[in-house]
Amino acid sequence: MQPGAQNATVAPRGPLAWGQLNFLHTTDTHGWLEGHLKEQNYGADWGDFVSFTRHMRHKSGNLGVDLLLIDTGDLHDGNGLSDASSPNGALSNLVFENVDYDLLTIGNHELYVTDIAYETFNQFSKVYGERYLTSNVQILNNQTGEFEYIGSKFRYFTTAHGLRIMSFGVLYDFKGNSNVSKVIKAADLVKETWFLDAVQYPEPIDLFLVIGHNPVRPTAGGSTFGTLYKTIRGLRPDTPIQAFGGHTHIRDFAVFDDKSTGLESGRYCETVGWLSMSGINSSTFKGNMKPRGVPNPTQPAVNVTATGGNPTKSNLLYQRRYLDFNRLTFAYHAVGSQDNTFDLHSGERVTDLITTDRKALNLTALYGCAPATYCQSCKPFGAEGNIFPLLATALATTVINQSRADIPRLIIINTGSVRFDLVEGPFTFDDSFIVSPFTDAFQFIPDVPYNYASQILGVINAGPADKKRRDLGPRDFSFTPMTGEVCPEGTAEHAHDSLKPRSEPMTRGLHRRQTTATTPGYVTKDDFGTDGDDTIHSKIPFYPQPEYLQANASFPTDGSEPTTVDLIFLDFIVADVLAALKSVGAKEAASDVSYYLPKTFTTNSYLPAYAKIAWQANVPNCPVGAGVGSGS
Ligand SMILES: Nc1ccn([C@@H]2O[C@H](COP(=O)(O)O)[C@@H](O)[C@H]2O)c(=O)n1
Ligand SMILES: [Zn+2]
Ligand SMILES: [Zn+2]
Repeated sequence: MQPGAQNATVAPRGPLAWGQLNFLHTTDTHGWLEGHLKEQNYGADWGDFVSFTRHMRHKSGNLGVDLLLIDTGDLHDGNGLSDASSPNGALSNLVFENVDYDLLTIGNHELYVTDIAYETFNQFSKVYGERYLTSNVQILNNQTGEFEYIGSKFRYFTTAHGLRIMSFGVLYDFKGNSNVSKVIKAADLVKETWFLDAVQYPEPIDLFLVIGHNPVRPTAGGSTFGTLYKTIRGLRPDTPIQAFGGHTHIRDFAVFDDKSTGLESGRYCETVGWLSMSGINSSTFKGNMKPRGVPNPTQPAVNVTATGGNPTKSNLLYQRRYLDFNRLTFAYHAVGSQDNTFDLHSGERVTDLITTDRKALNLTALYGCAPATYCQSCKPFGAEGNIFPLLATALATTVINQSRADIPRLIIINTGSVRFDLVEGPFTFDDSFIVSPFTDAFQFIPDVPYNYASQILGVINAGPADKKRRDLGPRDFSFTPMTGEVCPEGTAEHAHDSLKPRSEPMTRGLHRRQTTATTPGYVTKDDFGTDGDDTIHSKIPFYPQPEYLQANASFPTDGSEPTTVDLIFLDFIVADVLAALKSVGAKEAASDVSYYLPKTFTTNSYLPAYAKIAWQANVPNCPVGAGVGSGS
């Protein structure tokens, strides 16, 4: 745990059930390896996770069962530890690599920027060798001029206790990658000869493991697990298929059929997914089907939340749990690993490395003192305490081209560029990445007739869901709830509405005042019901937010409408804005677009610039929250 971070006070609901085969799963860590310095529920750092995984490995050995560690990508963009280095991930990947994963796969955030794609290919993928799976992602080899797979296309392996596994790693049909990589669509992948040969491998297969930076629920927009599942099941009607997904930043567990399920394990080092299973038929398995002295999995793969459920014929039994990322949780479940103390030297070394990196990156450098907490979705859009009015003010205050300062302007950003709540108190270099990590720059079209420009926000916000995000097909779920008191009835219960998150993360700011046994946090409903959250939490509110936000500045002070405006928008959303202009009949087109500010002023710049203007005076009286500023 990093200096100043706090440990959780509420213990898990009970011991984990261990089966014949067990998994620990992380996804969408987005650089949060320092842990959540301002949140008790997620106060562990990556060093604590290293100790935890090693204890769990020992424990699995003692129990005579297999344990596999899996990560499903998106390693950067979201935290100073990953994003303050160049290229981002250069330091945090060295921290991440201390976990001895058995299988990993690539996320979209490894592919937006060419330098990062090559860093992933040349450095990160080599650390894990054949365990890094990229069944549908290739990169241009500059030497040969040919595209080659970044990692392995598939991996056939035998576990320590003799299970024979065929594994694939499949990214959703991502379209926003830079031009040095190629993402092969799932519909094409499943027709490739090598894939079909791997599914029909001549050696025995006891289980298929399909991991992917890919929403795990096949019916979720953007997921390609359905395509993969149908193909494998069509060729192998009786073999268990186990999926691990990510990208949508939620806790979820989906039942595909009586021997196929999928787990998704949240985001940002808030969640470690646990899955255990027993009943896999294997002539070579030499371990324990039901390890003694611990609970064993009891749930058949039946969707208990669907009307009527579904029948099961298989002998497979499962347990899924979503573990909160804190030391109390880790130490609780590590008991029985033979080591008396939780902290292992290997873990402590990683904790020290994070502390050193944070100092070197100057992550506690202070821009100002935020007067309040502003959340992404705990309040209705535009309400007091909602982050977007603050961001509109910050944009209007800082996005100014001095030569055009007096010209009325509309500034549009995608709300997906905002990744986390902004917490009352010190606003640091680290927080600038936590809230708005990307480096998308501000483009504009000058002198757009106001009657056209004023329609753009409405058009892009109302646009068909499948046009809203340039890098995901039908739907992106990256909106995620964050703070609050009590969830209005039903917000977390609409778990089967594919446009809603299936679980809701812990509050920032409020939870430290909790003294009762239950703190606000994830309340998850999935296909196995409502007992998946390892720590029982109270619900927190969630309000959907629009996809785009608009600020305006230098408008006539008499309240009249301007005739024309500078229409300013992020380069990341230029295609959406141009399409909207066309749809309202404006003549402006791509050739009219240029940069409004230097490309170095980005979505990661406007909040620090605003904090320096608006929040520096508060610094002497700034309340120092737990852990804030103590990392250096
Ligand atoms: N340059 C970028 C890149 C991404 N975004 C936003 O992030 C979303 C994807 O993030 P995931 O963790 O869900 O993969 C993407 O849909 C955009 O909203 C961005 O704003 N700028
Ligand atoms: Zn992600
Ligand atoms: Zn993603």
